[in-house]
Amino acid sequence: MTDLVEWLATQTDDRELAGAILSMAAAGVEIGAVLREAPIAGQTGLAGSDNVQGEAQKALDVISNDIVLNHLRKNPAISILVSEELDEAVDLSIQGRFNIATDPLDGSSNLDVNVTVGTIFSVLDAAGGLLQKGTAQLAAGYVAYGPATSLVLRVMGDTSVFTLDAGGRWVQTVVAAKVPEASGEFAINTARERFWDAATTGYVKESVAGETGPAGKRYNMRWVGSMVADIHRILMRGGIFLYPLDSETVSKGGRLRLLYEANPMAWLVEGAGGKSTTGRKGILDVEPTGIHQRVPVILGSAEEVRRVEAWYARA
Ligand SMILES: O=P(O)(O)OC[C@H]1O[C@](O)(COP(=O)(O)O)[C@@H](O)[C@@H]1O
Ligand SMILES: [Mg+2]
Ligand SMILES: [Mg+2]
Repeated sequence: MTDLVEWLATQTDDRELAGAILSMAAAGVEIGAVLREAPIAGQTGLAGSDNVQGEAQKALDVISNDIVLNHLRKNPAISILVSEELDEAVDLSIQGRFNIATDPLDGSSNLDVNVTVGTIFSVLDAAGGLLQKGTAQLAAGYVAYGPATSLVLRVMGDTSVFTLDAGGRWVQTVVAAKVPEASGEFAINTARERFWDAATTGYVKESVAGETGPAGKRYNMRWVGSMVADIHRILMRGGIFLYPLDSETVSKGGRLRLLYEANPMAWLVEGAGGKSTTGRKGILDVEPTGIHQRVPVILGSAEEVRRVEAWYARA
């Protein structure tokens, strides 16, 4: 079976780019090991919590960020790190050729209940600076810490899935992921309905109307509350994920972050034949203005994303 190192050699001749990805994969292995034993260590995942000895604990978000930082510090090819957990970008190596943007622990509100969380990352050419459109990404990926630990990766071509084996080796388990064109599942936080815009309300109403409604088919709703888990399900069996702009998030530009949540996920989903949009334009075409910029996120099965786009075109 193909492993990660062998696969990377088929995707790029640039050994330093492959090395940057391997550094993030190694950080994922270490974060996974910490998460696996976190309840034994008394790590509840809550910032400022105490362990069984009554000692103050660092939040797992901070620990995960430190692990990423340690791995990237060891790699001279990394110039700058942008992280959800760090207000400012961190300079790592002056000669570094790549910038990395990461959400070191996504879905951390799920930690206390042992539900899948993840690490998301995007790799950019350092020469282009920090604020580059998603189309400029050199590679992107995420690690999903679930029943199995999965690494989902795309350099320029297809999106592939690797599974961590008992010996710590990433084994390729999906060669070219394909998000089904059509689907009967949508993922949105419906508790926010009162804040939604007309397009979101229209799309969801049409979907829940079922076989006799305008969509002409029955839908199911799924919402893990951990983007990595929701996107992984969509990547493997289709569906659509929506965190649209709503009246409560409009002043911030949305909920999810462009550089280390929306862009890498859009890159991976599009590499698997899916689509992504803010509702008004492709996520990968959004010009970033700040490292922690937020953006509306709609992505998944192409047919469903097109239905949402049609609602935005009308609204
Ligand atoms: O609290 P809500 O509205 O369900 O939002 C859930 C979303 O927020 C996030 O948890 C944000 O990510 P972080 O956990 O990294 O802050 C996403 O993973 C998830 O899709
Ligand atoms: Mg996140
Ligand atoms: Mg996070």
